[in-house]
Amino acid sequence: MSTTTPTPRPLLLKKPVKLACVQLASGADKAANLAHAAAKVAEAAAGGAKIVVLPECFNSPYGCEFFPSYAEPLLPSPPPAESSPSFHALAAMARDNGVYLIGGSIPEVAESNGDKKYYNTSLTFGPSGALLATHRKVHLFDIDIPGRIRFRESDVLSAGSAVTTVELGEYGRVGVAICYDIRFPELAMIAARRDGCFALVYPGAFNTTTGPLHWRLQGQARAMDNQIYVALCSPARDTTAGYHAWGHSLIVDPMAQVLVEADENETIVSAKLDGARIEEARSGIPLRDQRRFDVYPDVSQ
Ligand SMILES: NC(=O)CCC(=O)C(=O)O
Repeated sequence: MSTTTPTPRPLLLKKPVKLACVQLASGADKAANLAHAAAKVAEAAAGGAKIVVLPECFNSPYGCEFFPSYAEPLLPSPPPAESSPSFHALAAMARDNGVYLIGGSIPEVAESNGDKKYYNTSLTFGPSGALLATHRKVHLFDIDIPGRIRFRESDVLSAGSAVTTVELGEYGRVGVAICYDIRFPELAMIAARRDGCFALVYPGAFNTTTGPLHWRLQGQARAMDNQIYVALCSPARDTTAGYHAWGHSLIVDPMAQVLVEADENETIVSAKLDGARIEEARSGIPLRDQRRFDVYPDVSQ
């Protein structure tokens, strides 16, 4: 009987790293939000995080009525400092703290031939302050649960049209998408299987109706389907605002266990991610070798 030792697979996450989600309390004053975010990113970095995540719409209140007045042009890249303070503040946060910064999201305005389009856009920066990736929210948050919540981002926003994955230098690749995007497992599968991501990162702002039902479940589901880490980063809840964010920022491991979860208040949650845990999950439950693309199509191709 011949005994062949299987060749070890390269780890998707090349070395362990601490990731932190900053569950930020923000309000109506954009400059104050940016300054506060900078202080919290510095706090997360001082705690050892090398990848830091901010929430969806961290520089403004969340609501269709706010998108146009808070929107900043992001093109050309880099945009002028006067018109795009959030871009430059994020670049400085990454550079000053030597971290990879998945900068939540901000309202973006893009003008072409006098026509203005608005997007919900996430910017990722590297430790030198260079922009690494831009993700425009692909699935706009349009829901209507009678008597509970009606929201129509598409009244104001245009949708992005790309799957976004980004190489974080010495660590490996992550997928970045925004909030409602998490409900579409195809996006996550493409990031995980086509691009070999070690984590899926979702700046998000679920609400107090769908949050308790689906927020954690969605995070665990995407981790379980793809056997990688998932991080969800929400704003803190502000009960004086029109939209009450669920909070509960969390990090899930490749076996779909919640490693850490916030309550609704401002806080930072963090966890050490380890590529060996991904390999362990995948060799124990070897979905990667068991898919039946003769029965159904491979959406990641
Ligand atoms: N900001 C969002 O996309 C909210 C998504 C949400 O609450 C949901 O239930 O999905």
